[in-house]
Amino acid sequence: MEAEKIQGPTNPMVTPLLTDLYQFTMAYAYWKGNKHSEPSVFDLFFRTNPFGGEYTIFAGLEECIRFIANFRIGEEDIAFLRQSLPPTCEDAFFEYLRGIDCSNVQVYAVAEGSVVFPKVPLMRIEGPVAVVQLLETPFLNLVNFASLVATNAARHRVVAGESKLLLEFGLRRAQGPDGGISASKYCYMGGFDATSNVAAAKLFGIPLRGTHSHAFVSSFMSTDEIVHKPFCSSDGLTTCEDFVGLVQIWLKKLQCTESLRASFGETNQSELKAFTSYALAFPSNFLALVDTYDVVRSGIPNFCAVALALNDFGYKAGGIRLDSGDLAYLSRESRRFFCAVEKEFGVPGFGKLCITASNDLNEKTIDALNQQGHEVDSYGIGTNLVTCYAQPALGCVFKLVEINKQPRIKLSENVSKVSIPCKKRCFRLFGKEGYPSVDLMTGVNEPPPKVSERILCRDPFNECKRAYMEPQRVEELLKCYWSGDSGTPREELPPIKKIRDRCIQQLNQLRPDHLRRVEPTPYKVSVSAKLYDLIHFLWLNEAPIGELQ
Ligand SMILES: Nc1ncnc2c1ncn2[C@@H]1O[C@H](COP(=O)(O)OP(=O)(O)OP(=O)(O)O)[C@@H](O)[C@H]1O
Ligand SMILES: O=P(O)(O)OC[C@H]1O[C@H](OP(=O)(O)OP(=O)(O)O)[C@H](O)[C@@H]1O
Ligand SMILES: O=C(O)c1cccnc1
Ligand SMILES: [Mg+2]
Repeated sequence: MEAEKIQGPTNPMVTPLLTDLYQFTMAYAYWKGNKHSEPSVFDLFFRTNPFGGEYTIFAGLEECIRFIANFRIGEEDIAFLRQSLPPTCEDAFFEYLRGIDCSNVQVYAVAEGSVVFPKVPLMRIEGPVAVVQLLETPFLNLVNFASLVATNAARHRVVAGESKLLLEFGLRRAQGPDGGISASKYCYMGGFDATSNVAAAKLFGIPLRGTHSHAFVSSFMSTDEIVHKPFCSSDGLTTCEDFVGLVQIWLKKLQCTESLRASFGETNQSELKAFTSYALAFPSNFLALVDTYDVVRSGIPNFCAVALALNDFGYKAGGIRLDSGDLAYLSRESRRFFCAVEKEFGVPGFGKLCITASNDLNEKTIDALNQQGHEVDSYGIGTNLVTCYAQPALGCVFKLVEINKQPRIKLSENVSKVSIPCKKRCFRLFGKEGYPSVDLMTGVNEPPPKVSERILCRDPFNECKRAYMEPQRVEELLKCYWSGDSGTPREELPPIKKIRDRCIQQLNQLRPDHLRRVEPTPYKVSVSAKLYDLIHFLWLNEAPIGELQ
Protein backbone atom coordinates (compact mmCIF):
# COMPACT_ATOMS: atom_id res chain seq x y z
CA MET A 1 0.00 0.00 0.00
CA GLU A 2 1.47 3.30 -1.14
CA ALA A 3 0.07 5.34 1.76
CA GLU A 4 2.11 3.41 4.31
CA LYS A 5 5.44 4.16 2.64
CA ILE A 6 5.27 7.93 2.98
CA GLN A 7 5.74 9.60 6.37
CA GLY A 8 3.29 12.15 7.69
CA PRO A 9 3.87 15.91 7.41
CA THR A 10 6.87 17.35 9.28
CA ASN A 11 4.56 19.46 11.43
CA PRO A 12 2.03 17.25 13.29
CA MET A 13 -0.36 20.22 13.27
CA VAL A 14 -0.93 19.54 9.58
CA THR A 15 -4.13 17.45 9.77
CA PRO A 16 -7.38 17.49 7.75
CA LEU A 17 -8.74 20.03 10.27
CA LEU A 18 -6.01 22.53 9.35
CA THR A 19 -8.44 24.02 6.89
CA ASP A 20 -11.20 26.61 6.50
CA LEU A 21 -14.66 25.75 7.71
CA TYR A 22 -16.10 26.30 4.25
CA GLN A 23 -14.28 23.27 2.87
CA PHE A 24 -16.36 21.09 5.22
CA THR A 25 -19.62 22.95 4.61
CA MET A 26 -19.10 22.57 0.86
CA ALA A 27 -18.27 18.90 1.37
CA TYR A 28 -21.60 18.53 3.17
CA ALA A 29 -23.50 20.32 0.43
CA TYR A 30 -21.77 18.20 -2.27
CA TRP A 31 -22.67 15.08 -0.30
CA LYS A 32 -26.24 16.18 0.38
CA GLY A 33 -26.70 16.84 -3.36
CA ASN A 34 -25.11 13.46 -4.16
CA LYS A 35 -22.39 15.26 -6.06
CA HIS A 36 -19.50 14.43 -3.76
CA SER A 37 -18.04 11.69 -5.95
CA GLU A 38 -18.09 13.60 -9.22
CA PRO A 39 -14.64 13.50 -10.82
CA SER A 40 -13.04 16.91 -10.63
CA VAL A 41 -9.80 18.62 -11.58
CA PHE A 42 -8.35 21.59 -9.69
CA ASP A 43 -5.26 23.66 -10.53
CA LEU A 44 -2.99 25.24 -7.95
CA PHE A 45 -1.22 28.31 -9.38
CA PHE A 46 -0.28 31.92 -8.65
CA ARG A 47 -0.97 35.03 -10.70
CA THR A 48 1.98 37.34 -10.00
CA ASN A 49 5.61 36.69 -9.13
CA PRO A 50 6.66 37.98 -5.70
CA PHE A 51 9.20 40.70 -4.82
CA GLY A 52 8.64 42.57 -8.10
CA GLY A 53 10.50 39.78 -9.88
CA GLU A 54 9.78 37.64 -12.90
CA TYR A 55 10.36 34.18 -11.43
CA THR A 56 9.28 32.06 -8.48
CA ILE A 57 10.65 28.87 -6.92
CA PHE A 58 8.08 26.13 -6.36
CA ALA A 59 8.39 24.53 -2.92
CA GLY A 60 6.23 22.58 -0.48
CA LEU A 61 5.34 19.63 -2.72
CA GLU A 62 6.77 16.90 -0.51
CA GLU A 63 4.78 18.12 2.49
CA CYS A 64 1.57 18.08 0.37
CA ILE A 65 2.23 14.49 -0.67
CA ARG A 66 3.01 13.48 2.92
CA PHE A 67 -0.28 15.07 3.91
CA ILE A 68 -2.45 13.23 1.40
CA ALA A 69 -0.60 9.96 1.84
CA ASN A 70 -1.77 10.02 5.46
CA PHE A 71 -5.12 11.74 5.01
CA ARG A 72 -7.62 10.30 7.48
CA ILE A 73 -10.09 12.14 9.68
CA GLY A 74 -9.79 10.66 13.17
CA GLU A 75 -12.60 10.00 15.64
CA GLU A 76 -11.90 13.08 17.78
CA ASP A 77 -11.87 15.28 14.74
CA ILE A 78 -15.12 13.78 13.47
CA ALA A 79 -16.67 14.52 16.88
CA PHE A 80 -15.44 18.11 16.71
CA LEU A 81 -16.82 18.55 13.19
CA ARG A 82 -20.15 17.11 14.29
CA GLN A 83 -20.42 19.67 17.06
CA SER A 84 -19.20 22.52 14.81
CA LEU A 85 -21.51 21.97 11.86
CA PRO A 86 -25.24 22.73 12.18
CA PRO A 87 -27.21 20.00 14.01
CA THR A 88 -29.23 19.41 10.83
CA CYS A 89 -26.19 17.78 9.22
CA GLU A 90 -27.00 14.10 8.84
CA ASP A 91 -25.09 11.32 10.63
CA ALA A 92 -24.43 9.54 7.36
CA PHE A 93 -22.23 12.48 6.26
CA PHE A 94 -19.96 11.89 9.23
CA GLU A 95 -19.82 8.21 8.30
CA TYR A 96 -18.75 9.33 4.84
CA LEU A 97 -16.06 11.62 6.28
CA ARG A 98 -14.82 8.78 8.50
CA GLY A 99 -14.24 6.64 5.40
CA ILE A 100 -12.45 9.07 3.13
CA ASP A 101 -8.79 8.94 2.22
CA CYS A 102 -6.83 10.00 -0.86
CA SER A 103 -6.68 6.60 -2.55
CA ASN A 104 -8.78 7.95 -5.42
CA VAL A 105 -6.91 11.23 -5.73
CA GLN A 106 -4.11 11.92 -8.22
CA VAL A 107 -1.63 14.75 -8.00
CA TYR A 108 0.45 15.96 -10.93
CA ALA A 109 3.03 18.59 -10.09
CA VAL A 110 6.06 20.50 -11.27
CA ALA A 111 9.22 19.13 -9.61
CA GLU A 112 9.91 20.81 -6.27
CA GLY A 113 12.67 23.43 -6.53
CA SER A 114 11.76 24.31 -10.13
CA VAL A 115 11.62 27.85 -11.42
CA VAL A 116 7.97 28.54 -12.19
CA PHE A 117 5.86 31.31 -13.67
CA PRO A 118 2.41 32.86 -13.20
CA LYS A 119 -0.75 31.09 -14.41
CA VAL A 120 0.97 27.75 -15.11
CA PRO A 121 -0.39 25.10 -12.72
CA LEU A 122 2.19 24.07 -10.12
CA MET A 123 -0.09 21.21 -9.19
CA ARG A 124 -3.08 19.55 -10.85
CA ILE A 125 -5.24 17.66 -8.38
CA GLU A 126 -7.79 15.15 -9.61
CA GLY A 127 -10.37 13.17 -7.67
CA PRO A 128 -13.85 13.18 -6.14
CA VAL A 129 -14.87 16.80 -5.81
CA ALA A 130 -15.66 16.72 -2.08
CA VAL A 131 -12.31 15.15 -1.23
CA VAL A 132 -10.20 17.41 -3.45
CA GLN A 133 -12.08 20.42 -2.10
CA LEU A 134 -10.90 19.44 1.39
CA LEU A 135 -7.28 19.65 0.17
CA GLU A 136 -7.49 23.29 -0.95
CA THR A 137 -6.52 25.12 2.21
CA PRO A 138 -3.85 22.75 3.52
CA PHE A 139 -2.17 22.57 0.08
CA LEU A 140 -2.18 26.35 -0.25
CA ASN A 141 -0.86 26.71 3.27
CA LEU A 142 1.94 24.23 2.57
CA VAL A 143 2.92 25.75 -0.79
CA ASN A 144 2.48 29.51 -0.34
CA PHE A 145 5.04 30.31 2.36
CA ALA A 146 7.40 27.56 1.21
CA SER A 147 7.54 28.97 -2.33
CA LEU A 148 7.68 32.57 -1.13
CA VAL A 149 10.62 32.06 1.20
CA ALA A 150 12.45 29.78 -1.26
CA THR A 151 12.05 32.53 -3.87
CA ASN A 152 13.31 35.12 -1.39
CA ALA A 153 16.36 32.95 -0.70
CA ALA A 154 16.97 32.45 -4.43
CA ARG A 155 16.81 36.20 -4.99
CA HIS A 156 19.40 36.74 -2.26
CA ARG A 157 21.56 34.10 -3.93
CA VAL A 158 21.24 35.80 -7.31
CA VAL A 159 22.28 39.21 -5.96
CA ALA A 160 25.07 37.83 -3.72
CA GLY A 161 26.58 35.70 -6.49
CA GLU A 162 27.45 32.03 -6.74
CA SER A 163 30.72 32.24 -4.80
CA LYS A 164 29.35 33.74 -1.57
CA LEU A 165 28.48 31.65 1.46
CA LEU A 166 24.88 32.36 2.49
CA LEU A 167 23.88 31.65 6.09
CA GLU A 168 20.29 31.80 7.28
CA PHE A 169 20.15 33.35 10.78
CA GLY A 170 16.42 34.03 11.04
CA LEU A 171 14.95 31.73 13.69
CA ARG A 172 14.70 34.42 16.42
CA ARG A 173 12.69 36.70 14.14
CA ALA A 174 10.60 34.11 12.31
CA GLN A 175 6.82 33.94 12.59
CA GLY A 176 6.66 31.31 15.30
CA PRO A 177 8.17 27.82 15.41
CA ASP A 178 6.69 26.58 12.13
CA GLY A 179 7.69 29.84 10.40
CA GLY A 180 11.23 29.33 11.67
CA ILE A 181 11.56 25.66 10.75
CA SER A 182 9.91 26.13 7.36
CA ALA A 183 12.05 29.18 6.57
CA SER A 184 15.26 27.29 7.36
CA LYS A 185 14.19 24.35 5.20
CA TYR A 186 13.06 26.39 2.20
CA CYS A 187 15.90 28.93 2.34
CA TYR A 188 18.27 26.01 1.99
CA MET A 189 16.17 24.74 -0.92
CA GLY A 190 16.31 28.20 -2.51
CA GLY A 191 20.11 28.22 -2.49
CA PHE A 192 21.36 29.12 1.00
CA ASP A 193 24.35 27.10 2.19
CA ALA A 194 23.56 26.62 5.85
CA THR A 195 21.34 27.57 8.78
CA SER A 196 21.95 28.47 12.42
CA ASN A 197 18.69 26.62 13.30
CA VAL A 198 19.70 23.42 15.10
CA ALA A 199 16.26 21.78 14.98
CA ALA A 200 15.94 22.37 11.22
CA ALA A 201 19.44 21.00 10.63
CA LYS A 202 18.49 17.84 12.52
CA LEU A 203 15.12 17.43 10.79
CA PHE A 204 16.29 18.02 7.23
CA GLY A 205 20.04 17.43 7.23
CA ILE A 206 20.83 21.07 6.43
CA PRO A 207 24.46 22.12 7.12
CA LEU A 208 24.66 23.91 10.47
CA ARG A 209 26.81 27.02 10.91
CA GLY A 210 27.28 29.86 13.36
CA THR A 211 29.61 32.35 14.99
CA HIS A 212 29.07 33.92 18.43
CA SER A 213 27.22 36.95 19.77
CA HIS A 214 28.16 40.28 21.36
CA ALA A 215 27.15 38.87 24.75
CA PHE A 216 30.09 36.47 24.66
CA VAL A 217 32.51 39.34 24.05
CA SER A 218 30.97 41.69 26.59
CA SER A 219 30.76 38.96 29.24
CA PHE A 220 34.55 39.28 29.67
CA MET A 221 36.10 42.03 31.80
CA SER A 222 39.64 43.24 31.32
CA THR A 223 40.50 41.86 34.76
CA ASP A 224 39.15 38.35 34.08
CA GLU A 225 41.56 35.47 34.36
CA ILE A 226 41.32 33.02 31.50
CA VAL A 227 41.02 29.44 32.68
CA HIS A 228 43.72 27.86 30.62
CA LYS A 229 44.99 24.35 30.51
CA PRO A 230 48.00 23.53 28.31
CA PHE A 231 46.78 22.98 24.79
CA CYS A 232 48.17 20.87 22.02
CA SER A 233 49.27 21.85 18.55
CA SER A 234 47.12 20.64 15.69
CA ASP A 235 49.55 17.77 14.96
CA GLY A 236 49.59 16.80 18.65
CA LEU A 237 53.39 17.08 18.84
CA THR A 238 53.84 20.27 20.87
CA THR A 239 52.09 21.78 23.86
CA CYS A 240 51.53 25.45 24.51
CA GLU A 241 51.93 26.34 28.17
CA ASP A 242 51.10 30.04 27.92
CA PHE A 243 48.69 30.78 25.09
CA VAL A 244 47.55 34.04 26.73
CA GLY A 245 51.14 35.27 26.85
CA LEU A 246 51.68 34.23 23.22
CA VAL A 247 48.64 36.27 22.15
CA GLN A 248 50.08 39.31 23.98
CA ILE A 249 53.40 38.83 22.19
CA TRP A 250 51.62 38.80 18.84
CA LEU A 251 49.60 41.88 19.70
CA LYS A 252 52.83 43.74 20.56
CA LYS A 253 54.36 42.59 17.25
CA LEU A 254 51.33 43.91 15.37
CA GLN A 255 51.52 47.19 17.28
CA CYS A 256 55.19 47.56 16.33
CA THR A 257 54.69 46.73 12.66
CA GLU A 258 55.26 49.82 10.58
CA SER A 259 52.67 49.04 7.89
CA LEU A 260 49.88 48.47 10.46
CA ARG A 261 50.84 51.12 12.96
CA ALA A 262 48.66 53.94 11.77
CA SER A 263 45.40 52.03 12.17
CA PHE A 264 45.41 51.22 15.90
CA GLY A 265 47.05 51.76 19.27
CA GLU A 266 45.88 50.08 22.47
CA THR A 267 43.10 47.55 21.85
CA ASN A 268 40.27 46.57 24.18
CA GLN A 269 41.72 43.98 26.57
CA SER A 270 38.41 42.42 27.60
CA GLU A 271 37.66 41.76 23.92
CA LEU A 272 41.10 40.19 23.55
CA LYS A 273 40.30 37.90 26.49
CA ALA A 274 36.99 36.92 24.92
CA PHE A 275 38.67 36.05 21.61
CA THR A 276 41.46 34.13 23.36
CA SER A 277 38.93 32.16 25.35
CA TYR A 278 36.90 31.34 22.23
CA ALA A 279 40.06 30.24 20.42
CA LEU A 280 40.98 27.92 23.28
CA ALA A 281 37.50 26.40 23.08
CA PHE A 282 37.57 26.08 19.26
CA PRO A 283 41.19 26.17 18.07
CA SER A 284 40.38 24.61 14.68
CA ASN A 285 37.41 26.81 13.99
CA PHE A 286 38.15 30.19 15.53
CA LEU A 287 35.68 32.86 14.48
CA ALA A 288 35.37 36.28 16.07
CA LEU A 289 32.66 38.91 16.10
CA VAL A 290 34.81 42.01 15.83
CA ASP A 291 32.41 44.95 16.18
CA THR A 292 31.61 45.01 19.89
CA TYR A 293 33.90 47.98 20.66
CA ASP A 294 35.66 49.23 17.53
CA VAL A 295 36.28 47.14 14.44
CA VAL A 296 39.40 48.86 13.11
CA ARG A 297 41.04 49.97 16.35
CA SER A 298 40.34 46.88 18.39
CA GLY A 299 38.40 43.96 16.89
CA ILE A 300 40.61 43.32 13.87
CA PRO A 301 44.04 43.61 15.59
CA ASN A 302 42.78 41.53 18.52
CA PHE A 303 41.48 38.88 16.16
CA CYS A 304 44.77 38.83 14.24
CA ALA A 305 46.83 38.48 17.45
CA VAL A 306 44.79 35.41 18.45
CA ALA A 307 44.77 33.98 14.92
CA LEU A 308 48.57 34.36 14.66
CA ALA A 309 49.07 32.65 18.02
CA LEU A 310 46.89 29.78 16.79
CA ASN A 311 48.88 29.69 13.56
CA ASP A 312 52.07 29.08 15.59
CA PHE A 313 50.50 25.82 16.71
CA GLY A 314 49.25 24.77 13.29
CA TYR A 315 45.67 26.01 13.52
CA LYS A 316 44.09 28.06 10.76
CA ALA A 317 41.58 30.64 11.97
CA GLY A 318 38.06 30.67 10.45
CA GLY A 319 37.53 34.40 10.08
CA ILE A 320 35.51 37.31 11.41
CA ARG A 321 31.95 38.58 11.50
CA LEU A 322 31.02 42.24 11.07
CA ASP A 323 27.59 43.10 12.48
CA SER A 324 27.34 46.89 12.35
CA GLY A 325 28.63 49.99 10.66
CA ASP A 326 29.48 50.47 7.00
CA LEU A 327 29.96 46.88 5.95
CA ALA A 328 31.56 47.74 2.59
CA TYR A 329 34.20 49.96 4.17
CA LEU A 330 34.84 47.73 7.18
CA SER A 331 35.18 44.61 5.04
CA ARG A 332 37.73 46.39 2.84
CA GLU A 333 39.66 47.62 5.87
CA SER A 334 39.64 44.13 7.38
CA ARG A 335 40.90 42.59 4.14
CA ARG A 336 43.65 45.21 3.85
CA PHE A 337 44.79 44.38 7.40
CA PHE A 338 44.72 40.62 6.76
CA CYS A 339 46.74 41.02 3.56
CA ALA A 340 49.28 43.22 5.35
CA VAL A 341 49.64 40.58 8.09
CA GLU A 342 50.13 37.85 5.48
CA LYS A 343 52.85 39.91 3.84
CA GLU A 344 54.61 41.02 7.05
CA PHE A 345 54.64 37.67 8.79
CA GLY A 346 54.55 35.31 5.83
CA VAL A 347 51.42 33.44 6.89
CA PRO A 348 49.99 31.90 3.71
CA GLY A 349 46.23 32.29 3.30
CA PHE A 350 45.87 34.93 6.03
CA GLY A 351 44.81 37.54 3.48
CA LYS A 352 41.98 35.28 2.37
CA LEU A 353 40.38 34.75 5.80
CA CYS A 354 36.60 34.60 5.60
CA ILE A 355 34.74 37.85 6.28
CA THR A 356 31.10 37.37 7.23
CA ALA A 357 28.72 40.34 7.28
CA SER A 358 25.37 40.56 9.02
CA ASN A 359 22.95 43.20 10.33
CA ASP A 360 19.58 43.69 8.75
CA LEU A 361 20.77 42.58 5.34
CA ASN A 362 18.47 42.18 2.38
CA GLU A 363 18.67 42.11 -1.42
CA LYS A 364 18.96 45.88 -1.58
CA THR A 365 21.82 46.21 0.89
CA ILE A 366 23.74 43.38 -0.77
CA ASP A 367 23.22 45.11 -4.12
CA ALA A 368 24.47 48.38 -2.56
CA LEU A 369 27.56 46.61 -1.20
CA ASN A 370 28.24 45.21 -4.67
CA GLN A 371 28.00 48.70 -6.18
CA GLN A 372 30.39 50.13 -3.58
CA GLY A 373 32.96 47.34 -3.72
CA HIS A 374 33.40 45.10 -0.67
CA GLU A 375 35.38 42.16 0.64
CA VAL A 376 32.56 40.14 2.17
CA ASP A 377 32.77 36.37 1.59
CA SER A 378 29.73 35.32 3.51
CA TYR A 379 26.41 36.85 4.52
CA GLY A 380 24.38 36.00 7.64
CA ILE A 381 20.78 37.00 6.94
CA GLY A 382 17.84 36.78 9.32
CA THR A 383 14.80 39.02 9.59
CA ASN A 384 14.37 40.21 6.01
CA LEU A 385 14.88 36.72 4.67
CA VAL A 386 12.69 34.54 6.86
CA THR A 387 9.83 36.97 7.43
CA CYS A 388 9.78 37.84 3.72
CA TYR A 389 9.65 41.44 4.84
CA ALA A 390 9.59 42.77 1.25
CA GLN A 391 6.41 40.79 0.48
CA PRO A 392 4.65 38.82 3.17
CA ALA A 393 2.52 36.44 1.06
CA LEU A 394 2.44 34.64 -2.25
CA GLY A 395 -1.04 34.48 -3.78
CA CYS A 396 -1.30 30.85 -4.84
CA VAL A 397 -4.92 29.85 -5.52
CA PHE A 398 -6.74 26.56 -6.05
CA LYS A 399 -9.33 26.66 -8.83
CA LEU A 400 -11.77 24.15 -10.29
CA VAL A 401 -10.96 23.67 -13.99
CA GLU A 402 -13.03 20.60 -14.85
CA ILE A 403 -15.92 18.59 -13.38
CA ASN A 404 -17.49 15.48 -14.85
CA LYS A 405 -15.11 15.93 -17.79
CA GLN A 406 -16.60 19.37 -18.53
CA PRO A 407 -14.19 22.33 -18.54
CA ARG A 408 -15.03 25.12 -16.09
CA ILE A 409 -13.96 28.75 -16.06
CA LYS A 410 -13.97 31.41 -13.33
CA LEU A 411 -14.65 34.87 -14.72
CA SER A 412 -13.56 38.18 -13.28
CA GLU A 413 -13.74 41.87 -14.15
CA ASN A 414 -9.99 41.67 -13.81
CA VAL A 415 -8.66 39.68 -16.78
CA SER A 416 -5.63 38.51 -14.82
CA LYS A 417 -8.02 36.72 -12.45
CA VAL A 418 -9.87 34.72 -15.12
CA SER A 419 -8.90 31.07 -14.64
CA ILE A 420 -7.63 28.90 -17.49
CA PRO A 421 -10.17 26.08 -17.85
CA CYS A 422 -9.83 22.40 -18.60
CA LYS A 423 -7.51 19.59 -17.56
CA LYS A 424 -4.18 20.69 -19.00
CA ARG A 425 -0.68 19.52 -19.78
CA CYS A 426 2.15 22.01 -19.38
CA PHE A 427 5.44 22.13 -21.23
CA ARG A 428 8.61 24.20 -21.09
CA LEU A 429 9.98 24.93 -24.55
CA PHE A 430 13.69 25.64 -24.91
CA GLY A 431 15.13 27.83 -27.65
CA LYS A 432 18.27 27.69 -29.78
CA GLU A 433 20.57 29.09 -27.10
CA GLY A 434 19.44 26.52 -24.58
CA TYR A 435 17.40 28.95 -22.49
CA PRO A 436 13.77 28.20 -21.63
CA SER A 437 11.73 30.45 -23.95
CA VAL A 438 8.10 29.87 -23.12
CA ASP A 439 5.83 27.71 -20.96
CA LEU A 440 2.95 26.29 -22.97
CA MET A 441 -0.36 24.91 -21.68
CA THR A 442 -2.46 22.57 -23.83
CA GLY A 443 -5.56 20.47 -23.29
CA VAL A 444 -4.71 16.92 -22.15
CA ASN A 445 -5.99 15.42 -25.35
CA GLU A 446 -4.02 17.61 -27.71
CA PRO A 447 -0.85 16.30 -29.35
CA PRO A 448 2.10 17.55 -27.25
CA PRO A 449 4.65 19.99 -28.71
CA LYS A 450 7.58 18.27 -30.36
CA VAL A 451 11.22 19.15 -30.86
CA SER A 452 11.80 21.06 -34.13
CA GLU A 453 8.07 21.22 -34.88
CA ARG A 454 6.75 24.74 -35.25
CA ILE A 455 3.92 25.50 -32.85
CA LEU A 456 1.80 28.59 -32.26
CA CYS A 457 2.00 29.93 -28.70
CA ARG A 458 -0.71 32.40 -27.70
CA ASP A 459 -1.03 34.71 -24.74
CA PRO A 460 -4.13 33.29 -22.98
CA PHE A 461 -5.93 36.64 -22.82
CA ASN A 462 -4.36 38.99 -25.34
CA GLU A 463 -5.40 38.25 -28.89
CA CYS A 464 -2.51 40.18 -30.42
CA LYS A 465 0.25 38.45 -28.52
CA ARG A 466 1.22 35.26 -30.28
CA ALA A 467 4.37 33.73 -31.69
CA TYR A 468 5.57 30.63 -33.45
CA MET A 469 8.19 28.56 -31.71
CA GLU A 470 10.34 25.69 -32.95
CA PRO A 471 11.54 24.17 -29.69
CA GLN A 472 15.03 22.67 -29.47
CA ARG A 473 13.97 20.82 -26.35
CA VAL A 474 10.62 20.13 -24.72
CA GLU A 475 10.15 19.36 -21.07
CA GLU A 476 6.82 18.22 -19.67
CA LEU A 477 6.29 20.12 -16.41
CA LEU A 478 3.50 18.24 -14.64
CA LYS A 479 4.47 14.73 -13.51
CA CYS A 480 2.51 12.30 -11.35
CA TYR A 481 3.54 12.53 -7.67
CA TRP A 482 0.53 10.79 -6.16
CA SER A 483 -1.56 8.21 -7.95
CA GLY A 484 -3.58 6.81 -5.04
CA ASP A 485 -4.42 3.22 -5.89
CA SER A 486 -4.81 3.91 -9.63
CA GLY A 487 -1.59 2.08 -10.41
CA THR A 488 -0.10 5.02 -12.36
CA PRO A 489 3.64 5.05 -11.66
CA ARG A 490 4.70 8.06 -9.63
CA GLU A 491 7.82 10.17 -9.25
CA GLU A 492 10.10 9.66 -6.27
CA LEU A 493 10.29 12.43 -3.68
CA PRO A 494 13.94 13.49 -3.91
CA PRO A 495 16.12 14.43 -0.92
CA ILE A 496 16.33 18.16 -0.12
CA LYS A 497 19.90 18.47 -1.42
CA LYS A 498 18.77 17.27 -4.87
CA ILE A 499 15.89 19.76 -4.83
CA ARG A 500 18.34 22.55 -3.96
CA ASP A 501 20.64 21.46 -6.81
CA ARG A 502 17.69 21.58 -9.20
CA CYS A 503 16.81 25.08 -8.05
CA ILE A 504 20.36 26.37 -8.54
CA GLN A 505 20.69 24.65 -11.89
CA GLN A 506 17.39 26.06 -13.18
CA LEU A 507 18.30 29.59 -12.03
CA ASN A 508 21.60 29.29 -13.86
CA GLN A 509 19.75 28.18 -16.96
CA LEU A 510 17.36 31.15 -17.02
CA ARG A 511 18.09 34.10 -19.31
CA PRO A 512 19.81 36.74 -17.14
CA ASP A 513 17.33 39.49 -18.02
CA HIS A 514 14.53 37.47 -16.35
CA LEU A 515 16.62 37.34 -13.17
CA ARG A 516 17.80 40.92 -12.82
CA ARG A 517 16.48 42.99 -9.91
CA VAL A 518 15.58 46.12 -11.85
CA GLU A 519 12.96 45.94 -14.61
CA PRO A 520 13.33 42.23 -15.31
CA THR A 521 11.89 40.92 -18.58
CA PRO A 522 8.69 38.89 -18.12
CA TYR A 523 8.95 35.24 -19.13
CA LYS A 524 6.36 34.16 -21.70
CA VAL A 525 3.48 31.97 -20.60
CA SER A 526 1.14 30.82 -23.31
CA VAL A 527 -1.58 28.43 -24.40
CA SER A 528 -2.03 26.40 -27.57
CA ALA A 529 -4.31 27.74 -30.29
CA LYS A 530 -6.91 25.12 -29.38
CA LEU A 531 -6.88 26.00 -25.69
CA TYR A 532 -7.04 29.69 -26.57
CA ASP A 533 -10.22 29.08 -28.56
CA LEU A 534 -11.75 27.03 -25.75
CA ILE A 535 -11.03 29.72 -23.13
CA HIS A 536 -12.73 32.36 -25.22
CA PHE A 537 -15.63 30.13 -26.20
CA LEU A 538 -16.33 29.36 -22.51
CA TRP A 539 -15.85 32.98 -21.58
CA LEU A 540 -18.53 34.08 -24.06
CA ASN A 541 -20.75 31.21 -23.02
CA GLU A 542 -20.62 31.95 -19.30
CA ALA A 543 -20.59 35.76 -19.32
CA PRO A 544 -24.16 37.11 -19.24
CA ILE A 545 -24.95 39.72 -21.90
CA GLY A 546 -25.90 43.03 -20.31
CA GLU A 547 -28.90 45.25 -21.24
CA LEU A 548 -28.17 48.91 -21.90
CA GLN A 549 -30.80 51.27 -20.45
N1 LIG B 1 27.96 50.07 2.84
C1 LIG B 1 26.68 49.93 3.04
N2 LIG B 1 25.81 50.27 2.09
C2 LIG B 1 24.49 50.15 2.29
N3 LIG B 1 23.95 49.70 3.42
C3 LIG B 1 24.77 49.33 4.42
C4 LIG B 1 26.16 49.42 4.28
N4 LIG B 1 26.72 49.00 5.42
C5 LIG B 1 25.72 48.65 6.26
N5 LIG B 1 24.54 48.84 5.66
C6 LIG B 1 23.19 48.62 6.21
O1 LIG B 1 22.87 49.82 6.92
C7 LIG B 1 22.15 49.53 8.10
C8 LIG B 1 22.93 50.10 9.30
O2 LIG B 1 22.22 49.94 10.44
P1 LIG B 1 22.12 51.02 11.59
O3 LIG B 1 21.96 52.37 11.02
O4 LIG B 1 21.10 50.54 12.55
O5 LIG B 1 23.55 51.02 12.22
P2 LIG B 1 24.38 49.89 12.87
O6 LIG B 1 25.53 49.71 11.98
O7 LIG B 1 23.55 48.70 13.17
O8 LIG B 1 24.87 50.59 14.17
P3 LIG B 1 24.86 50.08 15.66
O9 LIG B 1 24.46 48.62 15.69
O10 LIG B 1 26.25 50.30 16.07
O11 LIG B 1 23.87 50.98 16.29
C9 LIG B 1 21.98 48.03 8.17
O12 LIG B 1 20.72 47.69 7.65
C10 LIG B 1 23.09 47.51 7.24
O13 LIG B 1 22.76 46.29 6.61
O1 LIG C 1 19.98 41.27 11.35
P1 LIG C 1 19.33 40.03 10.86
O2 LIG C 1 19.33 39.91 9.37
O3 LIG C 1 18.00 39.77 11.47
O4 LIG C 1 20.34 38.80 11.27
C1 LIG C 1 20.45 38.23 12.47
C2 LIG C 1 20.92 39.18 13.55
O5 LIG C 1 20.68 38.56 14.76
C3 LIG C 1 21.78 38.79 15.60
O6 LIG C 1 21.70 39.92 16.39
P2 LIG C 1 20.37 40.59 16.92
O7 LIG C 1 19.61 41.17 15.77
O8 LIG C 1 19.62 39.65 17.81
O9 LIG C 1 20.94 41.78 17.76
P3 LIG C 1 21.54 43.12 17.17
O10 LIG C 1 20.49 43.73 16.30
O11 LIG C 1 21.81 43.95 18.37
O12 LIG C 1 22.76 42.74 16.42
C4 LIG C 1 22.95 38.92 14.66
O13 LIG C 1 23.99 39.63 15.22
C5 LIG C 1 22.38 39.55 13.43
O14 LIG C 1 22.56 40.93 13.47
O1 LIG D 1 25.75 32.31 14.50
C1 LIG D 1 25.55 33.52 14.37
O2 LIG D 1 26.45 34.33 14.17
C2 LIG D 1 24.13 34.05 14.47
C3 LIG D 1 23.06 33.22 14.64
C4 LIG D 1 21.79 33.74 14.73
C5 LIG D 1 21.61 35.09 14.63
N1 LIG D 1 22.66 35.88 14.47
C6 LIG D 1 23.90 35.39 14.39
MG1 LIG E 1 19.80 43.10 14.55
